[in-house]
Amino acid sequence: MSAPSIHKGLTGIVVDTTEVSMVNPETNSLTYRGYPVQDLAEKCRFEEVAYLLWYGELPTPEQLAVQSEAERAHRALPADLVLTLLSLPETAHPMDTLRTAVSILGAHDPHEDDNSLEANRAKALRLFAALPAVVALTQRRRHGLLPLAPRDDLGYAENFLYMTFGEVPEPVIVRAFETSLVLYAEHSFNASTFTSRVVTSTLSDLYSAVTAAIGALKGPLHGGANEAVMTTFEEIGTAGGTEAWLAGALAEKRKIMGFGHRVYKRGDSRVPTMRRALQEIAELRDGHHLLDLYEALARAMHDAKGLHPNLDYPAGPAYHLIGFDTPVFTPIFVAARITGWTAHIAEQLADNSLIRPSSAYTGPTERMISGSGPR
Ligand SMILES: CC(=O)SCCNC(=O)CCNC(=O)[C@H](O)C(C)(C)COP(=O)(O)OP(=O)(O)OC[C@H]1O[C@@H](n2cnc3c(N)ncnc32)[C@H](O)[C@@H]1OP(=O)(O)O
Ligand SMILES: O=C([O-])CC(=O)C(=O)O
Repeated sequence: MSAPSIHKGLTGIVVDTTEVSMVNPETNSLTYRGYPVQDLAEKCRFEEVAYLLWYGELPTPEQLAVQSEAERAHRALPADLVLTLLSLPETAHPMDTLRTAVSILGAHDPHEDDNSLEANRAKALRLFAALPAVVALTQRRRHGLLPLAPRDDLGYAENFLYMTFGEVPEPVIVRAFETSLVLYAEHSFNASTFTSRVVTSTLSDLYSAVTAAIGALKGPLHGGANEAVMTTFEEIGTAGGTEAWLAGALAEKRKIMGFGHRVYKRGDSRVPTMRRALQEIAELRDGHHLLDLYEALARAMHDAKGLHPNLDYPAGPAYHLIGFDTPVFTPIFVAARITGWTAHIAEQLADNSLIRPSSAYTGPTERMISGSGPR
């Protein structure tokens, strides 16, 4: 019998089709349902992009109004959920708090196991509406502040920032934050989305799939990298220390977070747009030292390894300058990616096949237990 070929990490393996988004590393392009992500970031509110991912078309003003009304109605967290989240240890990572919140929301949903498209769209909208309140709660708790009630006179991004900081920041900041949400919303069969599809393929429920996806996103090789980028900048200190720091880190064979990508080998299609958003935030928030560090490390990485930044690289410092604590960065990614995950969950259910790959066994050959009778 010839040895099977092993596809470690499933690199390059096409496991299914998708209509949700297309990542093209040849042209460095990313489209959601056919629309270039840069155009969506420039021209659309995040709520419109969510609708596009779920329904396949941009909403009419009437469709957007109906969705916005429902989203605003579901922004507040149930009081018992707030109490449970506040009872978690203060040392809990905000991603753990978020994962727990989704799990509890599922346990409270009497329609949890209804996998119809209609029921799952309703659940997706409720999670989309509620996650900013969870992220805001975790940030405020870290500063000894109580959660704030949402405001239904504000758009999604404005309300997200209001609930976190107690005021709506300058329009430039709101727009830059919204840009990050649009860019983070969807990216084909990345590890967390694939995780959500694996869970869904067993005909489990949407909350279980999202909870598992949050676990996958937390890792530093995936969404957790946006937090790790800030840790790196803090370690380096100033742009002048970059080359010495990088030489040491590479000598220790460390992975430099925020660089490299499984699909893009010539640069991440989303980085130029997020880099511009970071620049706008930095100009308003006195962040030139971070921009200098950003450029110094990007240059040094290119020279040393030929690697380009991925989206987490500009997103990390952007969130820092907006005022979020580092452990809250990946939860923001979750709040954005809930749109893509739930679009993929619906697509998986529409044409399901249990995802169960094969493995090549390399353990001991078959053997006998020594002696006779029970051991
Ligand atoms: C939104 C997102 O999730 S984007 C990804 C966020 N993750 C990160 O930023 C973490 C840092 N990056 C990485 O670890 C990787 O680039 C990954 C996991 C993203 C992609 O990995 P893969 O496609 O498996 O590439 P792989 O790990 O095989 O790398 C190829 C080579 O480049 C090196 N390399 C890749 N990324 C990095 C990095 N960030 N720092 C240092 N070396 C790197 C690898 O060590 C490997 O070198 P080798 O051939 O000498 O062993
Ligand atoms: O596609 C990937 O592997 C990771 C990524 O950039 C994302 O999920 O946004």
